[in-house]
Amino acid sequence: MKNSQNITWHHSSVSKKERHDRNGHKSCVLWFTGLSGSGKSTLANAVDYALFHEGYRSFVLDGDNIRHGLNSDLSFRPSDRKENIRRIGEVAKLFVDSGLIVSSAFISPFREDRELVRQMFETGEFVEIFVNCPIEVCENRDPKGLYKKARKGEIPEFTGISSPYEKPNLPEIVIETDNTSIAQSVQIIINYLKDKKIL
Ligand SMILES: Nc1ncnc2c1ncn2[C@@H]1O[C@H](COP(=O)(O)OS(=O)(=O)O)[C@@H](OP(=O)(O)O)[C@H]1O
Ligand SMILES: Nc1ncnc2c1ncn2[C@@H]1O[C@H](COP(=O)(O)OP(=O)(O)O)[C@@H](O)[C@H]1O
Repeated sequence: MKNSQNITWHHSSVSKKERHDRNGHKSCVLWFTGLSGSGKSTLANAVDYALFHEGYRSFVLDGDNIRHGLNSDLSFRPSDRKENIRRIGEVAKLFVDSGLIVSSAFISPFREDRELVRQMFETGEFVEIFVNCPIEVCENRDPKGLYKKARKGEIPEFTGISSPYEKPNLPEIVIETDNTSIAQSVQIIINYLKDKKIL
């Protein structure tokens, strides 16, 4: 029996639209996906910084941080990565329902798992951003020394080396971080949000 069988959904007395009106902008999740070292955290934080300082309500959910707390029970085997992304999707949805612009930075290597998260949201709320960077460049950056360890066989199932990364088929935004500056990337994303009338 599923746990949800005896549980009743409580509707919020304040609507999302009322929260948007109070904030002066809509909410959404900016779902950054890409290899380790591609620039997800850097861009998620840079966009959050820009939004915050322009007076918008925003927040960052970051892979390493969530895996220290909420998802500290999960490994990097495919079934655990799936559960990792499912839980983060649910958390992101709560933040979006609360009226925030959420920047999430998780490898989220499997297309199917990202699509399941997309389906949790209303049309237009899930903005998939493919942080596209050749693995050679990521490996050269190696900001945490993980590729070096993975090449030595010290990290099993490392994305891009011994575990797959499935590129998005139709992401809303693609950023090539090997030839786009951080400032340019932030501008591309802010322009998208303005174009879609989220801001
Ligand atoms: N095996 C393996 N493969 C990939 N990454 C690994 C692994 N082990 C540890 N790390 C570190 O964990 C970060 C990725 O966590 P995520 O929650 O984003 O991964 S996933 O979406 O569940 O695939 C990832 O962070 P980023 O480098 O910021 O992507 C790594 O620092
Ligand atoms: N154009 C760029 N966009 C994003 N990151 C860049 C760029 N150029 C260099 N970098 C560097 O690449 C690294 C990316 O690391 P990080 O943001 O932690 O990636 P991820 O979260 O995808 O693992 C950082 O050290 C960042 O300064």
